[in-house]
Amino acid sequence: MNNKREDYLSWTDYFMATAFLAAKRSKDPCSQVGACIVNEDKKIVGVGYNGMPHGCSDDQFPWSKEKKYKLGTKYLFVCHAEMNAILNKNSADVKNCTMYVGLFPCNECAKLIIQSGIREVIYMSDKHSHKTETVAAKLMFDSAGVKYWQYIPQNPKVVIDFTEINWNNMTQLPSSPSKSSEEN
Ligand SMILES: O=c1[nH]c(=O)n([C@H]2C[C@H](O)[C@@H](COP(=O)(O)O)O2)cc1CO
Ligand SMILES: [Zn+2]
Repeated sequence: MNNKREDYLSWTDYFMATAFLAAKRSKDPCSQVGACIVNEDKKIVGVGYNGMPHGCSDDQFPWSKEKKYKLGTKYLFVCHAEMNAILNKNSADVKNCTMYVGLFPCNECAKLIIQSGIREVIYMSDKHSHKTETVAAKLMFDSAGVKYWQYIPQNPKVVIDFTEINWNNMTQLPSSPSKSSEEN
């Protein structure tokens, strides 16, 4: 047991998994989105998920998508994950930070991202790429010089098993050649 573990999470997996873990808190029955903001020292400075504003009950405000009666839908009320992550920041600001997010940001979140000084957006899904909001978001990111790229994980699953802490690691096999120093 002299060698370090080799199957540890990469930084990118770690930050994206943090965004996805936050999304598990969402009460939205259809779309659970999480966002994680990371500074230049690779420190997490903000995490958020989509939900109703403070003081607006999850049980009273609507989660419907039915657009015929606008006031009866979630769209007028729900705070997006990106907005919450920015507002939840535990640092003075989020200038030059990177945002990891489950879904490509909408135009409203793109404005918040740009104005808050975030320089890079790493997203998992671009399933709304055809929507006007997404096209507008990309136009603004391109103009403002915010970089964005889709993350394609090597392993699609990160499993958290609470019982793992009680396992006996002494039976682990010797590890394979080490990773690049960048991954330390
Ligand atoms: O960037 C986003 N971030 C975010 O948190 N959301 C949330 C708001 C809503 O709760 C939900 C979108 O609802 P739906 O996909 O079911 O129409 O996802 C939606 C977007 C839109 O891309
Ligand atoms: Zn948004």
